[in-house]
Amino acid sequence: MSLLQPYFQQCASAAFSISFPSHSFYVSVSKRTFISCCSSQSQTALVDSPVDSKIAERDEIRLGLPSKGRMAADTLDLLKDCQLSVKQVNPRQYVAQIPQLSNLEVWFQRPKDIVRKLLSGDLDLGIVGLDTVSEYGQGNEDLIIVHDALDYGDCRLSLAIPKYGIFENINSLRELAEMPQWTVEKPLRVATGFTYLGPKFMKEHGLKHVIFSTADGALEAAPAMGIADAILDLVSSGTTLRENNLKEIEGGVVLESQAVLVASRKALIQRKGALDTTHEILERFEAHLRALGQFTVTANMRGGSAEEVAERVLTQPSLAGLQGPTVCPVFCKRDGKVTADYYAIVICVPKKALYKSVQQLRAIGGSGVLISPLTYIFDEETPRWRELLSKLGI
Ligand SMILES: Nc1ncnc2c1ncn2[C@@H]1O[C@H](COP(=O)(O)OP(=O)(O)OP(=O)(O)O)[C@@H](O)[C@H]1O
Ligand SMILES: O=P(O)(O)OC[C@H]1O[C@H](OP(=O)(O)OP(=O)(O)O)[C@H](O)[C@@H]1O
Ligand SMILES: [Mg+2]
Repeated sequence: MSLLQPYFQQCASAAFSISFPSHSFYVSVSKRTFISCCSSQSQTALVDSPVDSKIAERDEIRLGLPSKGRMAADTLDLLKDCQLSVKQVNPRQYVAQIPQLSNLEVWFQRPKDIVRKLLSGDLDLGIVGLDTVSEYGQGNEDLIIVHDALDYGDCRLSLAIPKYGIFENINSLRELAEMPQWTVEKPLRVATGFTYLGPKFMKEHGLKHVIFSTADGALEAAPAMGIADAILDLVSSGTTLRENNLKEIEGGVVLESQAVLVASRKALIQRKGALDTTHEILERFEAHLRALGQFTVTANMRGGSAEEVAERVLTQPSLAGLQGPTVCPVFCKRDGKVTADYYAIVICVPKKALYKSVQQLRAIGGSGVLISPLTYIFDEETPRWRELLSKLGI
């Protein structure tokens, strides 16, 4: 099955249709079983470890999820969309289960503690923002980003200065660095919660006279209160900066961030079952995220043969599908004889190209166009899995 690159489409009845590039057929499987069929390719979990230190002995694999804050709900939603719903008896309970992954325990923790506990060996996997991994992981080689784009928690760590006063005409990091005001005695004062990434960035960009102060929230107030000259904080819509009379500057973005799946290298290499579980989670994430924004389009088309219909379809730029159109005969009985005058074509189309695709289908004689959202796209092997194995030296 993996060789044929199946496309999965969720039907209302929780059954799934599978169509291969050369043949289409329909099977009914429960939501529970269908993904495990796809990701049953077992991986060797234990290999010779390049890591000397031993990991704590325990049987279960631990996944850290944000216990609160803006990532918490979106993380649970992602898992649910991947048929990995977290069963938490009540919201104050910090340990939970994902019934689909029997050897896995979920631990709810603050994002920064997830990173700390990955490093201390108390967690094996975690989902947090890249900003948190970068700040609290401090480049530690034990941390491996397994999936770098979970498609939520988008923000950037960015330097911001007041729009007014001595900063009125300052619009870039270079101009900020060249301001004569900053000296050894009177350095640029930056308020931030990112006390690792902040100084590292300034040093890398040659800003010499800078001093950092830490703060935990509402940093945007610091310049107006006279506590700092600039701030280094997360920005998403930019509303908080705007409302506080602050502006970002060219060259001032330290990091672009979104939610990521991160793992402890040591755990992946040494803990029994950790690599298999990671593979399954990764496959489900990839399949779900690839399918987001894609639709399955089916239509009937009159034609002499499947090849002739395929040729017509492929003259249209928006109808190529993932690998090419699936074309299959629609049989009917006429004068006691079974014939195929029509062919059904099935293609995947990105949301943006949907209407154009419908127009192109009609232009080449397509009729009865059906459109349904795609739930999963499983590829033969995910590029991120290959990448992970190579990072692990496997
Ligand atoms: N404005 C934002 N828009 C989108 N994502 C954001 C935004 N601010 C933060 N994030 C992302 O959400 C993560 C969690 O932020 P949140 O504010 O919930 O926790 P925190 O401030 O790190 O936690 P704590 O309150 O314990 O210090 C951040 O690390 C970042 O990846
Ligand atoms: O660009 P915007 O969309 O306005 O978002 C930016 C704000 O979001 C974050 O704060 P958050 O709301 O998480 O509050 P916190 O400071 O308590 O963490 C960040 O620290 C900014 O203050
Ligand atoms: Mg915050």
